[in-house]
Parts: sequence; structure tokens; C-alpha cells
Amino acid sequence: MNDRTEASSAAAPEAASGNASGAATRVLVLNSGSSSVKYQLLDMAGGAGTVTGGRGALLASGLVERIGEGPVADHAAALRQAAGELADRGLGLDSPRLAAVGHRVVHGGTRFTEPTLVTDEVLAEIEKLVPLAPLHNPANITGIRVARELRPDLPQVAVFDTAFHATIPEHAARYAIDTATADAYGIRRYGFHGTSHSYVSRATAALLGRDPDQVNTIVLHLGNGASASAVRGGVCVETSMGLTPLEGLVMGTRSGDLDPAVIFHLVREAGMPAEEVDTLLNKRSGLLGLCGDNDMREIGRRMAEGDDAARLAFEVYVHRLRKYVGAYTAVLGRVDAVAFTAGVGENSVAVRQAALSGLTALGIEIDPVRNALRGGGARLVSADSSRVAVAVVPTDEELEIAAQAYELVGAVPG
Ligand SMILES: Nc1ncnc2c1ncn2[C@@H]1O[C@H](COP(=O)(O)OP(=O)(O)O)[C@@H](O)[C@H]1O
Ligand SMILES: CC(=O)OP(=O)(O)O
Ligand SMILES: [Mg+2]
Repeated sequence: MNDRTEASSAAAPEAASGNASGAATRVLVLNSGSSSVKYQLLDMAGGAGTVTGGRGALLASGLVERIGEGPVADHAAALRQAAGELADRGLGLDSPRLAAVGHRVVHGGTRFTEPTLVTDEVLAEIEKLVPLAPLHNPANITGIRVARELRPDLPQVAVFDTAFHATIPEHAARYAIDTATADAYGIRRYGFHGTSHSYVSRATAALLGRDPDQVNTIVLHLGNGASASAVRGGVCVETSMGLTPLEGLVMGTRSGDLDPAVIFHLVREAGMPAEEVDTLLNKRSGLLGLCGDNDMREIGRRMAEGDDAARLAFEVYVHRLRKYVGAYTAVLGRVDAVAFTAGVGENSVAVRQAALSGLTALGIEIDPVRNALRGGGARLVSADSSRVAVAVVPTDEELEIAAQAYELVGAVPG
């Protein structure tokens, strides 16, 4: 349990909210991952605003980790623990100040392309999408159920990872397989981490002092899961994750792109059942599969000690990134900015440097000194001579989810 609650806000939550009127202006955001639950309580009294403009005030945040490995038996237990932690600070779910709970839901299929008020019917639809996001949607559903149980009267808003990618043109969303089969089984590129790609592309435009509709950006979201997107004038036109969050970049434990025949080869030659191949590619591949570690910090330490497996894992990871930067440059035609975000993107000087060095022909020049400076907020790390701006832009999926949920409940009568 890593408690990030700010002591001052916890001690005087009402004062910290900047809202003395007692109106329901708070949103609790739940981001339930495959093995963790992140939560944030925000006060949106200033208005949902634009995400890069008016900001919600953070009242509390926390993280319940290692679900299933010890005292926290499952996601329901983790959510009850989170609710208990908030209650201990006088910020419990029973507060009349709460306007909504915003839930990150990873897969929204083709139906959910907007933030959606959760009803029984909506929940049933989200359940139907479990086979397309087996590591993520079940946790999101548990989050919704527990929050509903604790506060049945409160609006629950689902904000979908796939939503921002709904604008991807058909030629990029279609896989080149038999159309009838694809349509019968919903097989197409959906894309994920959309809340982050959306937020970061707008924050990058703001950093450049330009309107989002004037800026073409390649966003590299590099967390445990990792994905790239090409955003033209604020509209997503391509992304690296596909039917599920397995495609594309090399990730902590996921392979990303590979020849689909690898799967048949493992089934036929190694006698692996499909389930085992699924687990191999999702949980025992990526950086972990290549070198035994999925944390980029640990890989950096091992590389410094001359560890060859760690070095190779790093090189496979950045080679894939470079391929996507090149491909998305071709897709966009004109690139104004490349933006790095999430745990690895925001913190790994070495990944950013290696991924973008030698790309002068594409107009991309990273400045090693700027890149090595550790800083808090959004910042430029490109050389002055670079045609393309290179930026490090901290993502804030929770704030974006809160803003979207608050905007929606504001629009709902009653
Ligand atoms: N200082 C750092 N240097 C390099 N990598 C880092 C650093 N801090 C965090 N990371 C990486 O960020 C990853 C987690 O990113 P995050 O965006 O929090 O993931 P998620 O939201 O998917 O859990 C970790 O696996 C770790 O490799
Ligand atoms: C969709 C996805 O990969 O999410 P995460 O990075 O949280 O695992
Ligand atoms: Mg994340």
C-alpha cells in the first residue's frame, strides 16, 4: 500500500477543496488494473473545465497493490480497503459532496465511444467485452459493482480507454482478414490508453502554445502497458494496440507485435494449449520475457553492470519504438511533436534518448542535456534546431476521467 495522500488536504479536506458551499462537486476516480487499484478524489468546483485549463483539486489519492498476493485477496477487497482509507480521512463514499464515481473501463467495443452513465444494461454490455480485455475489464466491472453497492444512489460513469480511438479511419482499423469473420467476431483495431493519448496530445499542443486542431502529434504512452498513437489536429488516426492491449510496442510483460504464426507453432510444435500461449504472450513476455525484469529502472541498473540480457531487452524495446515513430511520421505526413508519457516515458532518459537518436532525417533531434534534466511538469527536450518538438508530458488519466464524469453528471437532470 503506497499512500500518496497529501497530509494538508487530508487534515483539512473541506478547506482544501476550495468549495465552502457544500455542493456536490467531488468525483472519486477508480482505475482498477490487473493487479492494482489506483484511486483519486478530486474536487471539480472550478468546473470540469478543459483538461489542460481549469483543473480539479486533488483531495486524496492512493494505490492498493499486489492484489491476490497476500492480505488483499481480490479486487473487491482492494476497493473496500480504498473506501475504508478514504472514510478514515473523513472523505468516505457516504459524503453528500460526491457527485459521481468515474471508472476507467478499458474495453468499450464499438458501442461506447463517449463517457457513459452506468445502468444494468450498460454493465451487461461491458461484461460482454470481457473476452476482448480479460486482464482489465473484469477488474473495472468489480470496481463499478463495489462502488454501486457502497453508494447505490450515486451516478457511476464509465470512461473508456477505447473511446479516443473511435476516429481511426477504416483502413487503419481493419485487419486484412476475411471480412465476414472479422465482422462476426468484432475483430478490428480498437486501441487503448485513449484517455491518456487524448489528454497528452492536448497538453502537448498547450505546451507549444497552439490549438490542438493545429498540431500533429505522435504520443508514446510507455507504462506497464505501452502504446503509440498518431493524432492529427486533435483527432486520433492510428494507434499501436489492436483488438486487445497485446499488439504493438514491447511492454513490461507483453510481447507486442509478432508473427501470428508464432502462436500456431507453439500450439502445434510445443503442444501448448491456447490458454498457455495467451498467458505466455501477455504475462511472461516483453521485457520480463527477454531478461527476467519488467521494471525499466531495474533494467537500467543491470545494464550499468554490463548485463547482456538487460541490454538486449532494452534494445528490442527501443527498436520497436523507433519503428513506430517512423511509421507514424509517414502516416501523419507532417509531425509537429513527439510526446513521451507514463512511467517509462516520463522518467527514462535512456529510453527517450535511444528511441529518437539518429532521426535527424525525420526532423527529430533530441537535446541530450535537456533530456537528462529531471523536472516535474510538461517540458521540451528537443534541440533548438529540431523541426519536430520532442516533449515529456506527464499524463493524468484520473483528472481526465474526473473531468469527463463531472461534465456528464452535470448534464444529467436531477
Ligand atoms: N525513474 C524511472 N526510470 C525508468 N522507468 C521508470 C521510472 N519510474 C517508473 N518507471 C517505469 O514505469 C513503469 C510503470 O509505469 P506506469 O505508467 O505507472 O504504469 P501503469 O499505469 O501501467 O501501472 C514501471 O514498470 C517502471 O518500469
Ligand atoms: C490497456 C492497458 O494496457 O492498460 P495498462 O497499461 O494499465 O495495463
Ligand atoms: Mg497506466
